[in-house]
Amino acid sequence: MFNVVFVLGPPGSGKGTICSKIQENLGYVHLSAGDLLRAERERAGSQFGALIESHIKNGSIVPVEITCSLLENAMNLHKTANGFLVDGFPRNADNLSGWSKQMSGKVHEQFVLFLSCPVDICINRCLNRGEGRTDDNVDSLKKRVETYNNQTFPIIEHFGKLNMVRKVDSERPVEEVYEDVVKVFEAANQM
Ligand SMILES: Nc1ncnc2c1ncn2[C@@H]1O[C@H](COP(=O)(O)OP(=O)(O)O)[C@@H](O)[C@H]1O
Ligand SMILES: Nc1ccn([C@@H]2O[C@H](COP(=O)(O)OP(=O)(O)O)[C@@H](O)[C@H]2O)c(=O)n1
Ligand SMILES: [Mg+2]
Repeated sequence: MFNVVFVLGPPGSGKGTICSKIQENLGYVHLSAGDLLRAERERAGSQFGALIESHIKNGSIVPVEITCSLLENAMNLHKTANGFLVDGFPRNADNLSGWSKQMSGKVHEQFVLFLSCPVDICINRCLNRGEGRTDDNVDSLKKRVETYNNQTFPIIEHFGKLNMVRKVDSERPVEEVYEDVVKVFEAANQM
């Protein structure tokens, strides 16, 4: 049974940044749904490249069958990991139901790390991210924020009702955010 921590928050809230620090220090393997989708988009012979790019540009969510299979394949490459940081997933109801269907019995969901940060700050971070992403522009960001508000935040609320959400204010400097995140992991792994 794989331990899984879902990492959610608006685009630019620092999910990738924090996950790479947890991976470095706590033995969890970082799996970014967005990174996996971008790699699949670039993979020679993929049937999904054009579909993925159109969702990414529009800030909409790729059908779960694609994303969940990429996540499961990646987990199976790291069978000895302490756990997995599933970054940027589940982002909507389709993601959540597809995951439950495909993964129940194979994973233990520990908690949801919710990185909370005001949207205007998040947008500025994305515009200055400097990774040359096709969706780090004002038009795509507007749509991504809408998707976050309308589809992803309700998923966080759903987990909130199950007492699974650990919220950390990620408006602060990375080191301060990370310090609180480590406390969350320590508390969870003592249980
Ligand atoms: N706490 C922070 N304070 C300032 N900048 C940050 C912070 N966390 C991340 N960033 C920067 O903001 C941008 C988006 O961060 P990233 O980790 O890619 O977020 P996400 O994966 O949630 O979109 C990156 O350029 C990153 O260096
Ligand atoms: N579960 C997911 C995660 C990302 N994606 C797509 O990939 C894009 C980029 O996701 P990301 O997680 O890399 O973006 P950030 O929140 O890290 O900025 C999203 O806007 C979606 O179009 C998806 O369709 N389904
Ligand atoms: Mg990211």
